[in-house]
Amino acid sequence: MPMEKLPSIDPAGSRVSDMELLSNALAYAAVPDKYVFPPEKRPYAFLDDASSDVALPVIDLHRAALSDHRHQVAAEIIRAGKEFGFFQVVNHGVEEGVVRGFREAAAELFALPAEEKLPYCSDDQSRPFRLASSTSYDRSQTRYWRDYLKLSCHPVSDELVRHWPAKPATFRSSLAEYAAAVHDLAQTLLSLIAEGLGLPDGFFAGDLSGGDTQMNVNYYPPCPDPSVTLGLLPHCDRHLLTVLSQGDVAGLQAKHGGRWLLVRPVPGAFVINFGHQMEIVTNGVLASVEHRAVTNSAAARMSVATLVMPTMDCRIGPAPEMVSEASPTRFRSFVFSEFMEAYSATAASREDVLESFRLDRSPAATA
Ligand SMILES: O=C(O)CCC(=O)C(=O)O
Ligand SMILES: [Fe+2]
Repeated sequence: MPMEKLPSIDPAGSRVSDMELLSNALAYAAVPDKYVFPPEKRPYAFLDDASSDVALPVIDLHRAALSDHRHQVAAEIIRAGKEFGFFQVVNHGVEEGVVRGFREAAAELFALPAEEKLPYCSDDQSRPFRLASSTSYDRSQTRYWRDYLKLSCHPVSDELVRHWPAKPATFRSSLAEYAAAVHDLAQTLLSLIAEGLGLPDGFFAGDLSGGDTQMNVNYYPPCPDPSVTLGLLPHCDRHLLTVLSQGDVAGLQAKHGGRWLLVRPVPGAFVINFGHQMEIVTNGVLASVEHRAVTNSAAARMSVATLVMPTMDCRIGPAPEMVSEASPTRFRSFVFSEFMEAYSATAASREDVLESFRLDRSPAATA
């Protein structure tokens, strides 16, 4: 996939606005103090650990369309899910042009002059489309080296589209097209996951995945000192499933065996990981794994995370099929909106948020 044009730092776009967006700024010669993490929080090991023999599985979904191979692909997904909580998919059916179209439109949006972005700048989390910087989850003083769009993208309605920017001109249409294609891919993956776990067909298809699909479009400009900054805090996703396009620039790291494993970009692939709801519904079999984004000094990076959500009133708890004498129920049941509140209150920390939903509090269960 050709490299999209990410915003260059434009002095004309550096007008002061209420919100400090990194994408508005002049080039930084040094990292401003408020982005410098204390030593214990720095990404001490930004490893593109070429020598590491651990690599995330890359699963070819094309074979899933052939009935003889479907079960094998489902089994590969479950194996990767159990071992890493993360995997990549290729031949996934989302056309390259659809991905490129939306990525280019989003990159153009970040590159707009500050005053054109200003109407969208907001920290009000109830807005269906907004632009912000750093994160709302970490209340510490240090800022993350990241601007982001946070938006609802599916199901698409005229009312929803009215909240999306009319500029760049391709933004609305390319987003609608991308969101629909990624929604279909997510449903395919959920159906393979149900099959691989021996759950009824269509298990995830109703309220569990029927909420408003949300999207984070994360923009990380080049950073003069990646060793003291972070693009995004270590976190687990709060919903069911994430489908991420990370483009060609590395930066996503997933926790594996107590270390941070770099998720190396594979051309055209989507990175898939599980949110907390998948962990709870599967009674801990498919865990939500902690991940973060690191920065780099050479190139801007943009990632597009599509977050498949339950409906707010969906009742969630371990599926009866996932519970047995050997695997007793590990989580209590709750309504999804309750989880959303707990997640915001605990600043996305994996253990803190799960704590109030766990029945089994033995340390082994938190491994
Ligand atoms: O930038 C990335 O690769 C990670 C994004 C992410 O984890 C998120 O948006 O939840
Ligand atoms: Fe995430």
